[in-house]
Amino acid sequence: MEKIASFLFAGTSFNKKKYADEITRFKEKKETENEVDYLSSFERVNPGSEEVTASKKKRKRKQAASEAVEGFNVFKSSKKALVISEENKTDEGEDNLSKEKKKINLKLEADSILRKQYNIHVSGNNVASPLKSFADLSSVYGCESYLLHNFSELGFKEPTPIQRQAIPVLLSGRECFACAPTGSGKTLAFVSPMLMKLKHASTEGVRAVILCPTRELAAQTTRECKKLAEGNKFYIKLLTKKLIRSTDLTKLRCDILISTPLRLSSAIKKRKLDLSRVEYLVLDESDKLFELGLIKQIDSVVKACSNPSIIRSLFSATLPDSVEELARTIMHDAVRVIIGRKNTASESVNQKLVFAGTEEGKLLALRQSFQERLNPPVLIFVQSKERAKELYEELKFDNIRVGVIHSDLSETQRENVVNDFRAGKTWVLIATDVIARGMDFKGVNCVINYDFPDSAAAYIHRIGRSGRAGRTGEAITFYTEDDVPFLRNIANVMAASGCEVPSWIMALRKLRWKKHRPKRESILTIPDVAEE
Ligand SMILES: Nc1ncnc2c1ncn2[C@@H]1O[C@H](COP(=O)(O)OP(=O)(O)OP(=O)(O)O)[C@@H](O)[C@H]1O
Repeated sequence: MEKIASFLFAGTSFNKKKYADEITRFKEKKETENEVDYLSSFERVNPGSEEVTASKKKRKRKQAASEAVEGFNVFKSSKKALVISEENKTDEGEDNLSKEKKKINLKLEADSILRKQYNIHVSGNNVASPLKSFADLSSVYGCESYLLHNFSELGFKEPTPIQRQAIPVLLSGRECFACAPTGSGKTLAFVSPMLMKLKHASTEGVRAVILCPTRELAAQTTRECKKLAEGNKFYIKLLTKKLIRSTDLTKLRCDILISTPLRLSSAIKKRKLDLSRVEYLVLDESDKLFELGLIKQIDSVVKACSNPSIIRSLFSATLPDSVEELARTIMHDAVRVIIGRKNTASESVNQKLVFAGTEEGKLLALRQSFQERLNPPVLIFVQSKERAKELYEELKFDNIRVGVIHSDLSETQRENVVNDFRAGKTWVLIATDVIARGMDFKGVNCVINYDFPDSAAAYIHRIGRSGRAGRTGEAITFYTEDDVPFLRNIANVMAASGCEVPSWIMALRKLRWKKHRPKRESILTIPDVAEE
């Protein structure tokens, strides 16, 4: 597949032969000085061939990250830039080179200013310029009018920060790790470049794959993809049980395939689905996909996508270092894009901690808050399907339009529950973490963590169902004595996103957090149901 040359150098005509000596000199410096690398697009190194230890890689990345965070001062103070200009002064014949360098430096400064403005941090060599507006997509990348028309129809006037940077990175043919807050438009950030690069429908088999950790998210992503592709006749398919049963997958006509890892890996194994032509692979909610339970399936999908020029990208609101390390082993020269700070909650959610004492106390507090003020739609998270069923039994007698979703429901039942909540038929949805990630319910006013989340990442994703796309939201987290040892971890997330946290909580000891799912007393107070 064709790789587009770095946007930084688009329109310049640098004579590589003529300046071979300079290139060699700068290359030598790069190896010794660890500075920002303007020239590496001339000599793309294949990182796969480097024998670098994990810790060295980490150090390198940290250095790169801090360079990016320093913004354009990095370029201003760069010794290399000084060396370049000193040498050019002494050699008149290299005037043109000097002009090119100045042009490049100006471009880099402009990029840095834009990145600072939108809190975009990047690391990697020759990262494409961020978008100033959606119009850049047509002026710089030749985007077809249907896509811009669809943005405008959907009411998207300006790209969000992750879209400003991740779209040009992917369009420039680079692999990408992207971490941006919940509700900040990551879906469009990976779907649009895919549509632009695929250009038109084809009969060549599956050309792009998007993996999502749950069926609900896969269905939602399929819908979003279709909305964005409106006007271009792409074959966009959700891999469902029905599709698997009713179709000969060896002849599947499909440009973009969206699936959960389990379904896709079994379709590869049992139904001989051919993914060898896949040009784009997106792992959405990538940290979830790299968890123990799913890693085998991810591995089989990655292996099946055997096209050597495939572009892979990882998107999530939380991206632990361990996942990055693991993912780096399969990615080539990836660019890292972080919006704001890694692993932080959305700043548009007002977060509160409420001490509920006991399980009974939680139910009382919930009922009281609904009596005082119920501002639907409200999402309530509990730690298990059993507890979801119990809370549902309690609330359904309270004259509240309530729904429940958990993994014991059939695919159709789950679909109906989600649709009812989207349509406003139910006001309150009780859920397990099955819908904690990625689900985009419009205008959820409040998320209640009835049961304390089992990790900081789970907290960030759960509360991120509110406060999306520039709206504000609220999150209330109940805690009991059992949860106190883990309070500090959540408090840190709250403080990092600008919420007030009582000082006694911040003074608690920070625990290394393994999955926190204490055995809790039953929620049920209704005797008949409790005895069933
Ligand atoms: N440029 C834009 N301007 C306004 N709204 C946008 C824009 N891009 C996307 N949106 C809207 O923002 C909402 C959130 O987008 P999306 O679901 O992609 O978020 P996300 O970053 O993937 O969140 P999560 O981490 O929870 O999965 C959606 O309703 C989407 O339609």
